[in-house]
Amino acid sequence: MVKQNVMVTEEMAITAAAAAAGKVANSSPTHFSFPPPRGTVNFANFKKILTQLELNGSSGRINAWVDSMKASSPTQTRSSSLLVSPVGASHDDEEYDNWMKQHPSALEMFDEITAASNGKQIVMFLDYDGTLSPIVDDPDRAFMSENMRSAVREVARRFPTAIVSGRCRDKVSSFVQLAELYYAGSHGMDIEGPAKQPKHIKAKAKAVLFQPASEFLPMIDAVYKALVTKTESTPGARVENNKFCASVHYRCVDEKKWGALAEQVRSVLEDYPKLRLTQGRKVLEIRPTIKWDKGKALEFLLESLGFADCNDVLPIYIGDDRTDEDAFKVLRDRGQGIGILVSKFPKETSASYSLREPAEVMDFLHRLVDWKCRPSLKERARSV
Ligand SMILES: O=P(O)(O)OC[C@H]1O[C@H](O[C@H]2O[C@H](CO)[C@@H](O)[C@H](O)[C@H]2O)[C@H](O)[C@@H](O)[C@@H]1O
Repeated sequence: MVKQNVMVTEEMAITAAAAAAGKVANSSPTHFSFPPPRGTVNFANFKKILTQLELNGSSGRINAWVDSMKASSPTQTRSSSLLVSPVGASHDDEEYDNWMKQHPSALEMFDEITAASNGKQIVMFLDYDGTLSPIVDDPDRAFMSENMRSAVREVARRFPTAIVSGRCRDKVSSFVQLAELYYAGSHGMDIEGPAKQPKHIKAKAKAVLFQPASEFLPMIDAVYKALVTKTESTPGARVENNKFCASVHYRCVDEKKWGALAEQVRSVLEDYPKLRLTQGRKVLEIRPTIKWDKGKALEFLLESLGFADCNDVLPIYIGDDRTDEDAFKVLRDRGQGIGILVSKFPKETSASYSLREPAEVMDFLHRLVDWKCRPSLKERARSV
């Protein structure tokens, strides 16, 4: 486990905001765990602490939101403090080294990972933004490179492969453009099997189209419209309709305006008690309160592929943000599979390994393909 004291936790952020607002520290505390259960910031709890903070004026409420938004954008909050000191190793280098010991590079540990797959079918799960495509300001221009596409195509030729994304399924599949993949859009709430079934998919795999939140469609549409109208006055704010969920982006919003934006989102969500809020990379995600997330999608897909309660499968999940933690946690709880977090910065995570950026994800995919194509020792002995 990563030492709690080296992380900016949401609880610390909110406590700090409460302190900043003059809230008495030893009044009965509202407990926020981090990461929040299932990668979620419980909106009801949030509202509770915000109401407490409101007693001390709006600055406390604004600080709480803004600190939470910063805490969920660690690249933004930590990048400057992680700059290498010109006079030698800094405290942050040490922190990073410690974190890397606990979450070693999946490239360096490649042999260990492939050894774990001995006799097992690897199933690949890939997040999209920040994993297959680099993070950019404009969500509509988060294209993956042709080289990355070809790496994913080669992987999918050899292993069942799914893309699991917060984006709506149509959008992410139009970015990836590979018909042989499973796609789980809207954080797993919209799952469809491959249009073109690859040969290696087990005969007992089921045809898939699964949408557990379909009754929420009109509500998401309504909240999306309300959010667009409400946030119009915040320069740089952008609302994305992801079909079964909505995203409010603040990457291009001046940090001084984050509080105002948070207040706008909060006021809209007050009318939607059946929706909850989670956070990603400079994005507030609004989604149904149903117990469904990327972890459940992973389990569902394994079952659809005919691997329910099987020991002969090794799921590998690669992802970069908080919503991917639900999937890492499922793998950890099953004691089966490999979670790989894409991050250049120490983050609290249930993943076992790390990769620094999409370029390293591509290297990892290439190595997996090379390893799979390499003749086994037995085959080599036979050919001599
Ligand atoms: O689950 P993912 O595939 O990682 O999707 C999560 C969100 O990704 C997108 O937003 C993120 O990437 C954008 C483009 O690089 C960036 O501008 C934004 O700041 C990031 O949060 C996507 O636009 C969202 O809808 C997804 O929910």
